[in-house]
Amino acid sequence: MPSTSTPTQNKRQTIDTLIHARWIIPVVPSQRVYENCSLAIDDGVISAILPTAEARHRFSAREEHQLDQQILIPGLINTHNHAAMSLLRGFADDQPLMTWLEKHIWPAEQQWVSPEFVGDGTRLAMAEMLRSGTTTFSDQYFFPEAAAAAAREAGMRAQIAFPIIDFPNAWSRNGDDAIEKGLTLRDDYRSHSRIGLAFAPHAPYTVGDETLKKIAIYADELQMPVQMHLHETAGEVEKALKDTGLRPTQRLHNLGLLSPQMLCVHMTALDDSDIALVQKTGAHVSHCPRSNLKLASGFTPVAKLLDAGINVALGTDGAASNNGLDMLLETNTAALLAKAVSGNADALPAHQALAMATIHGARALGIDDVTGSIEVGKAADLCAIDLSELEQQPLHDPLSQLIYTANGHHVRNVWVAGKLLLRDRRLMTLNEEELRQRVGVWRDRIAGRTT
Ligand SMILES: CSC[C@H]1O[C@@H](n2cnc3c(O)ncnc32)[C@H](O)[C@@H]1O
Ligand SMILES: [Zn+2]
Repeated sequence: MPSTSTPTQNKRQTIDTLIHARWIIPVVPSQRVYENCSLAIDDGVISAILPTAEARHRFSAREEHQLDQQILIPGLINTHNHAAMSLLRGFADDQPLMTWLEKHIWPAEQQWVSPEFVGDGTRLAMAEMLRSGTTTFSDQYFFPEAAAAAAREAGMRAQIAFPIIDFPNAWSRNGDDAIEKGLTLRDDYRSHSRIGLAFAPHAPYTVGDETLKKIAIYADELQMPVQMHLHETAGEVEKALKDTGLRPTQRLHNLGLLSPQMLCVHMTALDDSDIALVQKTGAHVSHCPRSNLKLASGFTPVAKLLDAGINVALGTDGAASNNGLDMLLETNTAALLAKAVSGNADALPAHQALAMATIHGARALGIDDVTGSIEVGKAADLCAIDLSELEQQPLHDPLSQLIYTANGHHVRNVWVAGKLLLRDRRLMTLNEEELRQRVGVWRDRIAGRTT
């Protein structure tokens, strides 16, 4: 592979970090597997990608990592999560979406959700995400200021999608109140390099037309991303048709919400008119296969959407419906499910599944100029996965191993903006013992043993 760095004289250039990896998949501009290559990182940014022998000759680094049996890929991007709901993992299983929400989750949230709950729950989620290779997540939850502070401290990259619902809840009195609070939070993070804000109208059945129109106007004016649960189940579409005479996707389009800033989360029960609208407007789709499977919500026609030229990214949804946040597992599930749903074994091959988990995610969140691929000039958001375990042998094809065999437990090292946040599976910015203790307190409170 050609060197992509600038030429230097005989003297070695001193940089922050050098990573030497057995395999690298940059994703963009190439999906190829590079062998025995290195990354030079300075100031949190990738400054060169070159053969290891050349890297050793040209650079000296303050920190050097030798990843002999590991594959280096762009950090994984989780485009839809309710991070703090990790504290409700296993709280209510084996229910369909609306029963799960109305009978179990919403009553529990009314009782327990607070800034403290969101801080602890988000830290638990980030510990799991980092330990399974995620560097960026989009979060939609109450008290977004607590999630933003937790992400800032832990060093992760995050899109904080502040929740907008037209009825009183733990965080806001109504839609207008939520918009006002969310925009104030946006001001607080205006110059932050890793934290961005987005509007998150919750769903077509919890937000009315007037609020949605306001969001469309603000999003356009401020060039802010929007994300919304949409077409999660066939029941949602049927009820919308009965109540409004419109399919939810058409209703959002009429209100001016479908655009390249819009991320439609779920998108099951689609007909050709829905797909045509998403394609025409340049909106993105966040596919959350494991949550959809567990809640029996329906199937996203991923192969059809990709064939139509729509950007499809991946998300886990919250750990209360998934019940984990492992993006490698999510990618594997997406690849298998796309084959089953389309009836084609060649649907969503490994390289396309990896693109969905990385660069498609960055595009969906509007940050593909910063992250989502290993390219000179992009942030050093990286994930290194061990391919040496016995269950991964023989190693005919590292990409195949990554998508069809590995899972989050094989992730060993993770960097965000050049900072090592997971070192040999140890968390560098989150205190695991303290976290276990806090999570135990919440389990006892929720189980009714303490208050
Ligand atoms: C307004 S904060 C987020 C809100 O969404 C709820 N939620 C979690 N998972 C789902 C889902 O799959 N569909 C719809 N709503 C969901 C969560 O419990 C919060 O109340
Ligand atoms: Zn969700």
